[in-house]
Amino acid sequence: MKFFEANFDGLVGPTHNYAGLSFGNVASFSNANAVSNPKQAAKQGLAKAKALHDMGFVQGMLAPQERPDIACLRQLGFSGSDANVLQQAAAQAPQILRAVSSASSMWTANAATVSPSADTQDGRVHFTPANLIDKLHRSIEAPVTGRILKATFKNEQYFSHHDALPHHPLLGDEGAANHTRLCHEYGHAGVELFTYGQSSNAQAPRPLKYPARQTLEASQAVARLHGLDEDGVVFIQQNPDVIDQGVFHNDVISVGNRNVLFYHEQAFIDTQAKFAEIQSKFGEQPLHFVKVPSAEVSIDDAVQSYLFNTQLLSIDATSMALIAPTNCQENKAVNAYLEALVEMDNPINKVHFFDVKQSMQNGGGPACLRLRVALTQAELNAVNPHTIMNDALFEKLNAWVDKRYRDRLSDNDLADPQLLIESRTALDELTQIMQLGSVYPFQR
Ligand SMILES: N=C(N)NCCC[C@H](NC(=O)CCC(=O)O)C(=O)O
Repeated sequence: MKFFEANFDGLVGPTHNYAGLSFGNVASFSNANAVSNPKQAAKQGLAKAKALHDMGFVQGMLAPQERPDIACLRQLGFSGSDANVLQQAAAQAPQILRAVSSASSMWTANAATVSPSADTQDGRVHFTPANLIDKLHRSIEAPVTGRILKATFKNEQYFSHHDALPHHPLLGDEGAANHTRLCHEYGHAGVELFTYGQSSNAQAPRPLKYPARQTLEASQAVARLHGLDEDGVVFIQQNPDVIDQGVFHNDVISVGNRNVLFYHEQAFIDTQAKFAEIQSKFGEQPLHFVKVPSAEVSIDDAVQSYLFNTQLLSIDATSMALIAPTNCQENKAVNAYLEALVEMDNPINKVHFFDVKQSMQNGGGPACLRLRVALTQAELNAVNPHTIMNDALFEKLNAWVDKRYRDRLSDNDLADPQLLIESRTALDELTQIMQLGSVYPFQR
């Protein structure tokens, strides 16, 4: 049986903008009110996805959400025509209008947690959409994310879809951004590593300045829902000090693939004991813990460059490549570290750089833009084929972006009823291109 890891990238939506919505995410705050370029953002994302397809990886795309979310504004008491709803929201609650206009669903590492069939009790691939309750603009994603995932992985024999966890601070869940899977082969049972920022244990340390978005209780619930074996799961706490320095998700400070965990030495607490647990659950075969020391890359450099928000991809059985943002090349310490890394004695021996700056300015690097789904050949055959990247889909999506997206968006544009019409027109076409059915509220 053939198996591999597929990456499903989030297509950047037509309202991509910089609204400073994510307290604790340094880039989001520092670029608040900058003028965005949705067309360029979508094309940067598509170029990365196409390049990975061209390198021989299985690459899929996940559709964006309907924004501005008029249904949400109506739920909050704004009424009348859609244009009136937008106008009232802009006048009375501009911060809410910004939240319901965010294209944040592009960061599909936060769409869901995924457990491959080799790890689950019923032998199906399990998906739990993240509730993303820490931020208003993200907390409204889950229902449509669930529909898009069901339209993409549409086969009950192979795929099991759960609801997002209840919306309560004890159950804050940010999806795959805090989840890494280590394994010998993608198709063999692995160790799923769940990283959390806080728990209900009042004695445990927690960040003082910025929110810890993921809780232990949420991670445990997802592991239960997915039917994971205790021997295949490790829960590890993020170092609260690094959360307070801008590491709002664990994928800003570590990334794992197969038998490699690439991490910053300050990423976790209780590191030695937890790594021993990982090693014992992983088994005899070699596991590479590739530690980046603070002396070589500071937390600040890691957060600025997104060194760890890289995709670590297997080229063959023994070598891996890092897919990194160009920001890593521009950071002196990080660039020097990467030059040394590929010469070290570990499987990482190549780095490819991509310009995803439109997304980076909101704190989303290459790894944020993708949801990993390890699949067998039979499972891949059951995925909606119109979501899988190939030359034809790339051409279609690029042409669609060229035709439908603006190349400039600022705060004042969010209340423009024309933007809503343009977005809906674009998404209606997209559901036909990707054959998703009526996933959006305006289509139902
Ligand atoms: N690390 C991962 N996996 N994802 C990155 C998500 C970035 C996103 N930024 C934003 O939502 C900013 C939106 C704005 O400010 O306009 C967030 O903070 O949730």
